[in-house]
Amino acid sequence: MTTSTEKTVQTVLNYIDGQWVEASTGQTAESLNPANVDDVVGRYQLSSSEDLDQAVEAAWKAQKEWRKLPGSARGDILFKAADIMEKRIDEIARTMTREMGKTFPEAKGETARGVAILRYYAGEGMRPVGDVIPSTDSSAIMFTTRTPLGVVGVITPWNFPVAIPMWKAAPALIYGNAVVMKPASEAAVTCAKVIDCLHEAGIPAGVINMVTGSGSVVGQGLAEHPKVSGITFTGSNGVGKKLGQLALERGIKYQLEMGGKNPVIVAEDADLDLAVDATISGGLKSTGQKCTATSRVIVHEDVYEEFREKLLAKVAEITVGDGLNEGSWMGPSVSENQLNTVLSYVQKGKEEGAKLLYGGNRCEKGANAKGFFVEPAVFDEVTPDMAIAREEIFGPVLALMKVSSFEEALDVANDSDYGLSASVFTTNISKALSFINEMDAGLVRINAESAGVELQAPFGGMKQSSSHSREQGRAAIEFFTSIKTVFVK
Ligand SMILES: NC(=O)C1=CN([C@@H]2O[C@H](COP(=O)(O)OP(=O)(O)OC[C@H]3O[C@@H](n4cnc5c(N)ncnc54)[C@H](OP(=O)(O)O)[C@@H]3O)[C@@H](O)[C@H]2O)C=CC1
Ligand SMILES: O=C(O)CCC(=O)C(=O)O
Repeated sequence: MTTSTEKTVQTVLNYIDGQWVEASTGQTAESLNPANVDDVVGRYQLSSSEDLDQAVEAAWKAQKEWRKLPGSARGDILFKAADIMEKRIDEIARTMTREMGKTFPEAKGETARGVAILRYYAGEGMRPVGDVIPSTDSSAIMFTTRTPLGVVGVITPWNFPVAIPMWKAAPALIYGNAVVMKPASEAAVTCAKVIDCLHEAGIPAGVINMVTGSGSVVGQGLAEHPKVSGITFTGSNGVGKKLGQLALERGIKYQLEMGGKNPVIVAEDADLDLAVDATISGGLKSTGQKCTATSRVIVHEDVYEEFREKLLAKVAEITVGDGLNEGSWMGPSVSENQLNTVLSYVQKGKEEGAKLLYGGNRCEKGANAKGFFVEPAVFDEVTPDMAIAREEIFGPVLALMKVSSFEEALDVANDSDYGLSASVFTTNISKALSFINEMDAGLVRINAESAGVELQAPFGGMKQSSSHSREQGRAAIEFFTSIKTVFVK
């Protein structure tokens, strides 16, 4: 998967038609360690539309035979890839930590999730498909079956460089599609290792391809390519909507998972210690760089002060540092751009009149000075109209908001353009039920943090968070296949 190395820097190649190949441009870019910019994790290909075209052509040809294989045979390859990924778990997780910054235990957990996703979808190859539907003609049989889309373009972000590529590619493959993957530039080296597991597992040439490079060339090119029949994307709202429009114009299927501004409600009867731990874990793990991260903390006035003090005491214990160091609880922002976004929201929060209770500064001492580290930030006196209460920050920033009733808490929680995930802390069953019924979010969690997606359950958002389709679990079949109704007489 690499060419010869200069020092220890890997050069990751494109994976096209079963071969690791250089881009036609001859150009590469560096992927830097956000914990230490002197550490070059690798180089990836800056591909052109010519490279993309080769990948799509290879996928298009390979899909014709791939779709004819029994599901169990496709599943065997995914099972093998899962075993290989499991053996390489430390290597892949280490690369992930070096490349995008999340701590090594989190990276290892995510790689294990990638293994489990592969196994789950491998099993799909043996599960029933379709329904038998009674016909009005008693001498006929009527049933539904499923047909793959063809070539699917998979465009992935940097924040889950193993899990997201796998939860998109594995169902695409098991249901008989071929894939062309465009990973985020900031996680291209990690993604290449994942593709290499499928290569080692003997996936037929052309069935999966990976082309790295700029989003506007390779990503947009995928959506525009006449031989691509579906686009699945996770990332920012701006890019997602553009891709959706392109796909709509071409009349192809698309699936967009985008941002979140996820609330946690802490009711007056909540277990406050549990709520504090879950707010910290949900909001600050992975440096807040999850679409499901908690960012709005809506607390009942009766417990507001107690909750705030407990939260501040625990946030103050957080150690920020290189995710490969054992003592680090929170790693850096993924890039200088992302760090600057976080710092600009901290500034905006102060300007808009919120009170910064803790953190929010760039870490500039010791080894952290070499990376894109920021202290976790906690704001008090946040009101629903402020930018830090409305816009996705994608960083370790918690906005505390005080309410005087559960109804008000629900109104504030729903006062958002987004609707991805939400959680509530309460010991009252009626409040929990109201929350389940009235919260406009695709994922609602009771007495649990807002992040934390299970691979066997549908995942996706409401409002501006998604294109209203669902990924993962058996729900994935809805996007990656079309229903065919069959009538036989
Ligand atoms: N919902 C989520 O899970 C995520 C949300 N975000 C949000 O997005 C913000 C920006 O992050 P960023 O990484 O820039 O997100 P982007 O949406 O720009 O990137 C996501 C993927 O889309 C690709 N891409 C970029 N531009 C285009 C385009 N014009 N057409 C097709 N594909 C394209 C990227 O490639 P390349 O990397 O080469 O640019 C990457 O593979 C974050 O601050 C956060 O708010 C980000 C990541 C995940
Ligand atoms: O919370 C999770 O595990 C998944 C989050 C996610 O899908 C994302 O951040 O893009």
